Amino acid sequence: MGESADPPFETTYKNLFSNSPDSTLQKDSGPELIVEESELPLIDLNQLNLGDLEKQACQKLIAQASREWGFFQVINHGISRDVLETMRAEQVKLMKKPFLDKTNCKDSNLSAGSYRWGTPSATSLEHLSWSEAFHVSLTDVLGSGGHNSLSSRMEQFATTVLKLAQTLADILAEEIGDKTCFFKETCLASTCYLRLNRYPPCPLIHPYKMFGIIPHTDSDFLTVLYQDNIGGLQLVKDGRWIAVKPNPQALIINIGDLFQAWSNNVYKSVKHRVVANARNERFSTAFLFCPSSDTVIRSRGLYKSFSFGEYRQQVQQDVDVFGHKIGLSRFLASRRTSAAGHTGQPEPKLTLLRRHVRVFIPHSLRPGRIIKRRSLGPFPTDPVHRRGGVNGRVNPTMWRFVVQFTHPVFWGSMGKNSIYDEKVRRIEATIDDGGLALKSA
Ligand SMILES: O=C(O)CCC(=O)C(=O)O
Ligand SMILES: [Fe+2]
Repeated sequence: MGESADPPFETTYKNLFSNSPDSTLQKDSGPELIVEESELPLIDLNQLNLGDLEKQACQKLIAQASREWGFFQVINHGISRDVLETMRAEQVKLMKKPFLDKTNCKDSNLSAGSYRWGTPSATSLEHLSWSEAFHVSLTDVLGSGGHNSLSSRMEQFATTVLKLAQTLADILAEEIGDKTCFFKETCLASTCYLRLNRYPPCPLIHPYKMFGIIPHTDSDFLTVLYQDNIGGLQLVKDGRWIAVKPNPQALIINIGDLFQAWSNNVYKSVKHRVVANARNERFSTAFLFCPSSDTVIRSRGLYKSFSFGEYRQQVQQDVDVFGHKIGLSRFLASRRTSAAGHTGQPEPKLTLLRRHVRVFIPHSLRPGRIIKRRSLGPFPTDPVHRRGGVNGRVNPTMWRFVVQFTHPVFWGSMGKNSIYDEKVRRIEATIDDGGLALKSA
């Protein structure tokens, strides 16, 4: 085993396997759910170098994808094939080293603790990530001067991708009316991270269907992802899991929690995951666009101001205490959010009324469970005592529902569709004096 590259998943987590009947992974969140394969929005960044009209159109597409998907792909992104491929070759070389060398960070000049694998806090198979990663602070590799080809490739990759990330962040800020130097001043090469991911083949895929990375959102402003062509990345769109079809020309961009807070929920940090592959190993390289720890993220009302350091500390504490990240909802200014008035734009003159909101349970991801999409009415609604159209065998402790704002004036702060995915027994929604309150009981 000492010479094997793969982490000892099966021996380390053997209790989880022996305690997990097949049914353990049959919950709503399991990777066996039916997913649709779909093309993410694909944006040609070459448009930014053409005339004003093309540039503006391209900026609008970037903002639209970030509002509606939280994810998009870019081509003609300015990162050369050579930079991408040499980075990947070094990553593969590093990951092929014996497991014990990786745990000791031997030969790689990386800080102790940068190598991670599995999920130490997992209490069941659905919490286990069948993957390994080097999570690298760029301070470890900057100025390495080429004495180690891994460090110099990471430095070259990161400094090039940083410019792309800054360009995208500036565009996203401008599109919500905030032309700013904030990102250039706070997100520097020295404050960003690289995650070198490897997903070993998972021979246990049947009967256990495993995650390569469990569902999560990223705790950064945005992530630039370079993946190989194996596939497995999935994200939530309108309450459904969508499988991303790899495009070898494209880099994937996704909005992280900090941008969602900074934009007051205009841009969405959406849940994503990777499903394990029984036969093929998979590699991906993620560039995490982060500010320094003391940078304060100010939202325009929906969230309290918090520093990036505080955010990370809270995430870590929640993982330690609850076994999973809770994320941005920890920092809501209040549980009661006003749909009108936090857009950073002039206060809309429209009061939120019952007819501006539609609550529904989206199409089931599990055939035979929730079978119909229909409005639950009248509002306020309580899905436990829901009306007809929904199959009674729906898991009573997991509700995934959508609050849809039918008038665009509310979309700025809440988005057209706000998706709630809660482990609750009862959901109450009330509207009064222009605000929407969702209460989980
Ligand atoms: O490997 C992928 O496709 C996604 C990786 C990811 O989500 C992450 O590193 O945060
Ligand atoms: Fe991620």
